[in-house]
Amino acid sequence: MFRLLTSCWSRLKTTQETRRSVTIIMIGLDNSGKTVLLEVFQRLLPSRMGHCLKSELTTLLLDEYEVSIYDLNGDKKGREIWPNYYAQAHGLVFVLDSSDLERMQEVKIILTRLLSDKRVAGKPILLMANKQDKKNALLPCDIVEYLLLERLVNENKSLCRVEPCSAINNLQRRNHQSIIEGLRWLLAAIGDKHEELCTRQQPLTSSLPTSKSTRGSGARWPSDSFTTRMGTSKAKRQHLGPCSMEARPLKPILHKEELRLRPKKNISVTFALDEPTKEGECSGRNGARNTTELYYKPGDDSQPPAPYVADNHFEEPRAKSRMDSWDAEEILLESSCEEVLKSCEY
Ligand SMILES: Nc1nc2c(ncn2[C@@H]2O[C@H](COP(=O)(O)OP(=O)(O)OP(=O)(O)O)[C@@H](O)[C@H]2O)c(=O)[nH]1
Ligand SMILES: [Mg+2]
Repeated sequence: MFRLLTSCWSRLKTTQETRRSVTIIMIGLDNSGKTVLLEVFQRLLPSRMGHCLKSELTTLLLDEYEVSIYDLNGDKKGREIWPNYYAQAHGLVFVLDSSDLERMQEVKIILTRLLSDKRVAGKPILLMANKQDKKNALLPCDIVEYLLLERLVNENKSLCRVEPCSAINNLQRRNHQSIIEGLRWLLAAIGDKHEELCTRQQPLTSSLPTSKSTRGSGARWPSDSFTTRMGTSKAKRQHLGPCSMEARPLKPILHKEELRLRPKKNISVTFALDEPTKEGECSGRNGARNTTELYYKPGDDSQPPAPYVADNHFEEPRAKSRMDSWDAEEILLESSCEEVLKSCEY
């Protein structure tokens, strides 16, 4: 018995010692649901207790990662201090209210500015398409199209995944698994280039309120030793695709087989480095999945409209908004990222 306990304790200790420390910033417009989403993560995952005075900082444990998450306010004043955190972050969670069509243009401007910031470019980003429980919520593939995400992530060489979710539903039902998948993807993407991301990492700028805790400061990362010791599993690499940031295009991949019939389903869209495809195959990231993953073609009118499907993750039946009907937004869809930035007053 004593031996068993000792062995459990030493295994626990080893796990704790080999955990990779990762910093993530959670941003997005005000009212998008960041704080509720973080609450879901907190309920689901064990947290690292610490004497931390920074109310916006939470440290959670997931797989082999110790994840420090900054929940930053999304109002105008809050947005002014986002850049102070960019250099410290290994990756980003950008939360958007998928049902707030009026603010989608604001999201586009902010996201364009964000991804082109040199402290952010190249870092993995998880877009949580929140509030999918609402009737008029846009599907991930429509969000990809509207935000010109394919071009944006290619220009800035950031791996990206759009994950549909409803933080409120998850909070109430304690049905969290799908919501954690996105976070897992982000951590795997960060883990794959942890060393490079740690090299770019810098402590928070001094203009921010200070904390007695060292948690969240740039000095605490024992990055190199972890990187060389741990590496990323083969399965994760296959999931993410080869992650060196060469000038190869990132392609959005829709998961799940039945998409061929229902391409506009409420599921995640992942951008990964595209691999050359063999004739007759869809674009995918590893050989085994090439035949089942679909290459999502924005603006492909031959695809059937999005029907409501009974096995949808979310509760209410709804007629989904289609980008085709947004005639007034045509100009925005056509405009390049530079043009979007020029019109940006943020
Ligand atoms: N219907 C619905 N409402 C949600 C969901 N997630 C959050 N909300 C609601 O949206 C509102 C804003 O949520 P918050 O989490 O405070 O938003 P926030 O992004 O943290 O906002 P700031 O801190 O001001 O930047 C609250 O009234 C939430 O209850 C969701 O998935 N569905
Ligand atoms: Mg908040």
